[in-house]
Amino acid sequence: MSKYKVILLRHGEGEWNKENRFCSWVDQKLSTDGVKEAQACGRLLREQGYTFDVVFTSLLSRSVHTAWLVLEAMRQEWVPVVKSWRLNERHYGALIGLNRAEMALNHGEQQVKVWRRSYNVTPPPIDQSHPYYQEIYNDRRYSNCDVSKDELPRAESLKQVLDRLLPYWDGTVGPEIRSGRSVLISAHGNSCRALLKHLEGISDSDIVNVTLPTGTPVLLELDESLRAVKPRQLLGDQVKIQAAIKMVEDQGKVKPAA
Ligand SMILES: O=C(OP(=O)(O)O)[C@H](O)COP(=O)(O)O
Repeated sequence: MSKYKVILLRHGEGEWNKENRFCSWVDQKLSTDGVKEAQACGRLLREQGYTFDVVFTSLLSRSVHTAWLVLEAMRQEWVPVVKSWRLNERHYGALIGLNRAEMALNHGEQQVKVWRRSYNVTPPPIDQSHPYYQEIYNDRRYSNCDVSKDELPRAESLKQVLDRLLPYWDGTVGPEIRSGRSVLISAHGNSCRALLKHLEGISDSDIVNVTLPTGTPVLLELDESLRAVKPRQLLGDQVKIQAAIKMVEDQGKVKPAA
């Protein structure tokens, strides 16, 4: 029986979503369209009568800004926003900054799909020679995490994302839900996929087929054990949502010549 409702949200489009680059732990801002998506998401949630008591975000600006814009559009700016690196996007390791279509050309579309969507495959790790290494690991936002900087990931499979996310879900987010507070989670494509895998009991092979569009709220109905009791609902215009999912999937294909 459905006892709790939770809204899960992949942030609005970021600048590197637009450029088709693996963004991951690089702190890119929302694009102009991403701002509009977040605002539209807030308006939709308001129209449908949602209210929130607490919002959880990652430490990355695109998920924080999305939360702010959603709350502003809902006229609920006062709602507390709690941030953790454990909701950050999957760490794409050495792939960070690379263009997916170029990678499909160089390594094949199937390999790019394995890197993007498989459960157990970890991309090659980032090292100090990587152009974004210093920017990520010298960032002050990672100075006060619940693990030391040395323990932060250098690359992650989806399974490793779930492994670092679960303690936060079990210890922080879950108790808020159980206490009756209504929760919005503003996070990322793959941190949301990892959470969906856990809550919906999706198999290691089926999670490959789950893709989330940007700026689209996902309604989850959970039982008292915080397990999904019905299929997730992506809220909004279903034709546009399917087109947006296809667009994300197609990012991993070789770009046809102009
Ligand atoms: O930063 C990313 O995700 P985000 O836009 O949800 O934060 C990743 O680059 C998403 O890439 P993917 O869709 O190839 O897994």
